[in-house]
Amino acid sequence: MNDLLITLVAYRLDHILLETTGLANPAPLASVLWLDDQLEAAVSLDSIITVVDAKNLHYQLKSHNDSSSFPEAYHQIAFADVVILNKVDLVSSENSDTPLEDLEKEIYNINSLARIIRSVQCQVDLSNILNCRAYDATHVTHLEALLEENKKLSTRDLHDSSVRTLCICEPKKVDFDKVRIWIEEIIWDKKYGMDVYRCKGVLSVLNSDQLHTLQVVRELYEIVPTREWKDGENRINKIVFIGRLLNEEILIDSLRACTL
Ligand SMILES: Nc1nc2c(ncn2[C@@H]2O[C@H](COP(=O)(O)OP(=O)(O)OP(=O)(O)O)[C@@H](O)[C@H]2O)c(=O)[nH]1
Repeated sequence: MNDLLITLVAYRLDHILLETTGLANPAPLASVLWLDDQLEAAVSLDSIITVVDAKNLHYQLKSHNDSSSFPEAYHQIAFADVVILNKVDLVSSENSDTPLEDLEKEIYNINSLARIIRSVQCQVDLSNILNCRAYDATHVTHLEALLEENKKLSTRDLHDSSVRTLCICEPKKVDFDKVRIWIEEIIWDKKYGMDVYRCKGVLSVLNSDQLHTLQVVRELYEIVPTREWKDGENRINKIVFIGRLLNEEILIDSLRACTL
């Protein structure tokens, strides 16, 4: 894969679209490409796009909920930065049990950081799916906007075993080293038994005037200072988690312990 990318880079391409097979879990690919990106490779991971079949999504998720196997569809939505909800012409409010709004809610419950674009025959404006800079820590405006949207988010009613999004806030400044240990205990040691797929957040760090961003992809993470906090800006820690077995109370309490 790396050899292929190096060859492609020689052609000075603007974008490379990698299509995984229908059943692929994007996590390993995302981790490898993001790690390369952090090591300043010639290619950088822009975003993960998942195409969802509007006609079948509900049944696909539901059938697996009823069985013991865990569907790749959850992983593919959980890791997506953009979800193209395709074949919307086959789903209309009149003749379907699952109108498009309900499908979008199902997607947002799994991953409320994803942007959903409705389409027919996957006809989408390329400017909406290229140059998203979803993994770029310096693209802080985008991240803050995403986090703003997630402030109101609550998926407490969802069953803990399903993949979901959860947002926690902490107004007190956190200690940088304690937060690093905290995140490592969650994603490396599985201290609280949670299965975190992705995580994005902004941090207000003790003894620093810089807004820090936190990003996690499976076992990889980075915390970087991005810009100065503005005068009058609400300096707060806001972290969005996507994963399974997420426990809101434990996350809030353990993050609070990083403020002491
Ligand atoms: N009505 C309708 N049909 C579509 C649309 N997009 C694709 N199709 C048709 O659906 C059929 C199957 O196409 P896809 O679902 O894209 O199949 P695929 O890409 O081979 O599926 P994967 O194996 O998941 O990659 C083809 O006949 C397409 O023309 C759409 O938006 N609306």
